[in-house]
Amino acid sequence: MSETIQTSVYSEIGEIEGVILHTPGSEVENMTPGNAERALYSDILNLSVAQEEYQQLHGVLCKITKTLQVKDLLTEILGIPEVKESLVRKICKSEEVRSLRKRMLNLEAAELANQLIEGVPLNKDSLTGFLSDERNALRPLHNFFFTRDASMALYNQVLIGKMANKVRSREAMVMEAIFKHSAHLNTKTINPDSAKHDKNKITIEGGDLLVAREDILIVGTGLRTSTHGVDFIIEQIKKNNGKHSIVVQQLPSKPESFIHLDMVFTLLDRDFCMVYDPIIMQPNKYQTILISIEDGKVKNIEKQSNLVQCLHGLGLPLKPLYCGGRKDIWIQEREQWHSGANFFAVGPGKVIGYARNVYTLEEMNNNGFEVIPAADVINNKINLNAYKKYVITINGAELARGGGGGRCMTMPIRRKKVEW
Ligand SMILES: NC(=O)NCCC[C@H](N)C(=O)O
Repeated sequence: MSETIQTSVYSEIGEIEGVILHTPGSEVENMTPGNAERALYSDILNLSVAQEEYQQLHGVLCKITKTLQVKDLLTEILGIPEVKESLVRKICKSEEVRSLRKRMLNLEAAELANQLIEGVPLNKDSLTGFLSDERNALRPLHNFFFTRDASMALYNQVLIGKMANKVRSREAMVMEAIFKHSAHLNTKTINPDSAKHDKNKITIEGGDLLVAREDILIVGTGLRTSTHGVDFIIEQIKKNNGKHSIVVQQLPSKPESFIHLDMVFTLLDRDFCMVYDPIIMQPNKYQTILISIEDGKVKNIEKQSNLVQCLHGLGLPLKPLYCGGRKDIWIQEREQWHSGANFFAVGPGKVIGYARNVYTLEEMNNNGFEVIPAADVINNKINLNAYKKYVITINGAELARGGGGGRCMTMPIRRKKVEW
């Protein structure tokens, strides 16, 4: 990690130049079947398998772009005494464990970074502690390997997430401190806590925010991003000159595989997107709404027939490819459940997704995407430059159980501008 990276994300698909990752550690195993749900998991994970799979994602990204690890960045900023002091104070206040402050401040930066992510052990030196079923005074951040959600690059700034569930709030605090203080990153941050109105009703998570083009944002609203969260984003966009469109897609609240927009819709290329048909294309009760903003004012808000048609109307015609293929709704449901619609673009027409979703991959292959196993990239068996369109596949037997895929596990901070 040497030079400073300036945030610049004006699309979902521009050639990637920097991404923040977090390799899963013990925090993904520190739960039981009985309490996995409060950790926002639908199953328990095996760490060694998850790590092997994750190494495929990491290995591929290291070949393609600059990667930064949350734990390294956090350890470095915790080496700055004022940052350590203020982050620990903020976390202890928010998680109502003020008595832990001293103990945490006494830890070295690397150990403190570990404990902030993997959990602070609960001392069993009081009767309450002894009798408690908990093992941690500060819970592990089970979901931090989904770096997409707790902060999001929005053009040349970073919007800090306002997490819908307390169990993920510390992730946003850590990311804010990193973006504010890391010597490797250069960006302004926007924190929804600065909102003038309805602060407590705002929730925003990165899985719901897609920067489609310089002038088009697509935002999902549902369990994780509230309508007040979208209103906060509108206020930010109003600060810019010119014409901007925010396309809002309502999402179902059940099952949990619909938590974010990127679980049912991702951008693959200048002219291709991945859709989960029942939510995105079929007539249903989940509305698509176009908000038109011009020179700082909301000019119009209107209902649209669906997301793909709305984008077409904005001069972004996209051919939809179907998660799970076109024929069988059961297969579509199965592959969507395992993050089959959740792709991370490393460039236009160049994406990463799970190998397990074979019907989705077949659909992509039928539309010109070469299917390339991650191992072939990592072992230099193939030259990626030889392909115009590809999907690199990583194993996701365990990772997918955490509830997300390639896009969820990546937080891009810099992309080249796209020539449309
Ligand atoms: N963008 C995403 O869809 N991220 C996946 C987050 C999964 C995680 N278990 C959660 O429920 O927050």
